[in-house]
Amino acid sequence: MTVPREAPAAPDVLSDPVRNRGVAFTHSERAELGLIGRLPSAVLTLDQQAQRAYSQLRRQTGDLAKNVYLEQLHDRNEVLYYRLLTDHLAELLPVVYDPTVGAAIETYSHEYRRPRGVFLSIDQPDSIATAFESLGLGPDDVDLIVCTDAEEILGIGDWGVGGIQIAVGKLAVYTAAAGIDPRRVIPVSLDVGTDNETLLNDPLYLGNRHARVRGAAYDAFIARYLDTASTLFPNALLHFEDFGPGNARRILVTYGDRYRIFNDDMQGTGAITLAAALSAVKVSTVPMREQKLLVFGAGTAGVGIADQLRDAMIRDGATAEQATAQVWLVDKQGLLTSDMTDLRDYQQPYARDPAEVKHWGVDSGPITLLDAVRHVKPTILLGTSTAHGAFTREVIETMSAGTRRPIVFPISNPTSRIEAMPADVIAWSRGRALVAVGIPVAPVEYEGVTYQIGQANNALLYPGLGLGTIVAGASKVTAGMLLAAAEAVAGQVDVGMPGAALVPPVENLRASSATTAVAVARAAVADGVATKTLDNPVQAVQDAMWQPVYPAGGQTS
Ligand SMILES: NC(=O)C1=CN([C@@H]2O[C@H](COP(=O)(O)OP(=O)(O)OC[C@H]3O[C@@H](n4cnc5c(N)ncnc54)[C@H](O)[C@@H]3O)[C@@H](O)[C@H]2O)C=CC1
Ligand SMILES: CC(=O)C(=O)O
Ligand SMILES: [Mg+2]
Repeated sequence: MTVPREAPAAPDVLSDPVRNRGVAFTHSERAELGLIGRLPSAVLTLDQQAQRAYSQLRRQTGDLAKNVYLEQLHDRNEVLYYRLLTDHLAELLPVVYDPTVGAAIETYSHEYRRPRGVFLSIDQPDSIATAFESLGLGPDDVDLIVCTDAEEILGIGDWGVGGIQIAVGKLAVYTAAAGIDPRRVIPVSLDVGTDNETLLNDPLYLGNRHARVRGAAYDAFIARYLDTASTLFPNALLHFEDFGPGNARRILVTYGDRYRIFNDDMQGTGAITLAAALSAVKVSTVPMREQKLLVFGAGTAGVGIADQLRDAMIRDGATAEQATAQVWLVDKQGLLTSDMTDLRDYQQPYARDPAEVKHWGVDSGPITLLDAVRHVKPTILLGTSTAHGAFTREVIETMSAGTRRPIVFPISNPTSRIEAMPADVIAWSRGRALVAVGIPVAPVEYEGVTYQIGQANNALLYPGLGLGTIVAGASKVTAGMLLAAAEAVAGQVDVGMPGAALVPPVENLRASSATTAVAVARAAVADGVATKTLDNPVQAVQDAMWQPVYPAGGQTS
C-alpha cells in the first residue's frame, strides 16, 4: 500500500485572495475554516502584516521587481495589497500604474505567474458569455469593467495580451484612489491579435499569435462584447482603455448612446487636462476664451483634450467658430491643413485653410512644430505625440517669446515618451512656464522658487468620476459630469503661491476623489441620468468607498 506523501491541498480560503487573511486569521477562525496546523501559530494584525509586506517590497530591486512582488501579493491577499497601496499611494502608484505598468506590459508573457482578469479572444467570439459566466457573478454584482485591445498602450504601442495589465493597473487605481470595491470589478483583455512582431516571434508570447484582426470581424467582436457585458452586468460602467486612434473615438461615438461607456484616453484625459488648464489660466491672466492651443500629437488624447478646451473657451464667451479657430493640430504630417487627404474625421474640424498658412514653413515641406509655434504664438502647448524630446529648447524659447506665462503640458507617457522634462521647460522659459506632465516627477528648483509639478494624468480624475457615476447609478457619462469632475479637481488647487502645482497632489488622491465623486454624482442628477436617489451625496460617496480592512466579526468575505 502506498502512503500519499503530499499534504492535502490548501483549504480554498488560503488560495482565495478575496477571503484570505493569512496569519491574521484568529485561532477560532482557523478552527472554523479548517486551517488548524496550516499556518504558523502566531496571529498578526493587518498593521503588522502591512509593515512586513512593505519591508519585503522595499527590498525588491527596481520598480519592475516591485510591480511583480505587488501583483503576487494581490493574488494572495487583496485586503493587504490595497492596504499597502492606500498607505503609500504616492510611492506605489508609479509602481502599479504609470510609468512602471508599461514595463510590466512589455514583459507580461515572461513575468507571468497566474492570470488575473478575463481573456476574450476574437477567435472564439461565441465564448464571451461563457467566460464572464465562469466568474459566478450575478447581474447586480459588477460596477465596473475595464477593457483594452492594447493597440496603443500608453505611448508604447501594441502589446497584445500583455495589455491586460493596463486594465489591472487602472482598476487598482480605482480602488486605491477612490475606494471602488475590488470584488465588483473585472479587467478584460480583448485579444484581437497583435501587429507587434517581437511578440509574434516570441515562443513564450501568451496571446493570439496572429496579426490584429481589423474591419468587420473586429467591429462584430466589439459589438458582441458590449452586448454581452451590458446584458450580464447591466449596472457596470464599461471603461475603454488604450485602443488605437482608428477605434477609440469611433467606438465611443458609435455606442455612446446605447451603452454606459467611458473612454479614459479621450474623456478622462480631456477632463484632467482641462482641470490643469483652468488652474493655469488663473495664473496666466489670459482668459480661457482667448487662449490659443497648439496640440502636438493629434490622436485620441490630443483631440479629446482639444474638444474639451474648445468647449471651455465657448463657455467663457468665445463663439464656437472663434474657439475652433483657436486650436491648431500638428501631427506626423506637420500642421494639419484641410487639403490633406489622410486626416481622421475627428481632426478635420481643426484643420487649417492652406491659404492661411502657406508662407509659414521653410521651403515647401511640412509646417513643423517650431514653424507653428513661431506663427501661432500659442498660449497652451500640449504634447500627446509620444515623441520624446520634441519640445526642444528652441520650441520653448520661441513659445516664451510670444506669451508671458506659457502653459506647457507634455503629457505623453511613460517617461521614455515625454516631449520635455519639466526642469528643462522651466529653465528654458526662465521660470515662466506653467507645467504639468503625465508622469510623477519631483519638484523643480529654479532661481530660489520650488515648482511643484502637477501630474496631469487621467488617474487624478477618473477614479472620482467612476465613483460618482456608480454612486449615482448614472446611465451615461455626460459632458456635464466630465466638466463637474474637471472643475472639482481644479477647485482643490490653490495657485496663489509661486510654483504651485496645477492639480492636487497624489498624496491626497483619496480625499480628492471623494470630492470629485460628489460633484459628478450631483451632475448626473442635474443631467437627468442618475437612476439612484441621492438625498445626501457626500454621505453616499463616503458610504460607497471600500476600505482595505478585514471585515469585523470573523467574516471572510
Ligand atoms: N497623461 C495622461 O493622462 C494621458 C497621456 N496619454 C499619452 O498621450 C500619448 C498619445 O496617446 P493616444 O492619444 O492614446 O495615442 P494615439 O496613437 O491616439 O495618438 C498619438 C498621435 O501622435 C501622433 N504622433 C506620433 N508620433 C508623432 C511625431 N513624431 N510627431 C507628431 N505627431 C506624432 C500620431 O500620429 C497620433 O496621431 C501617449 O504617450 C499616452 O501615454 C494618453 C492618455 C492619457
Ligand atoms: C494615462 C493613460 O491613460 C495613458 O497614457 O494612456
Ligand atoms: Mg490610457
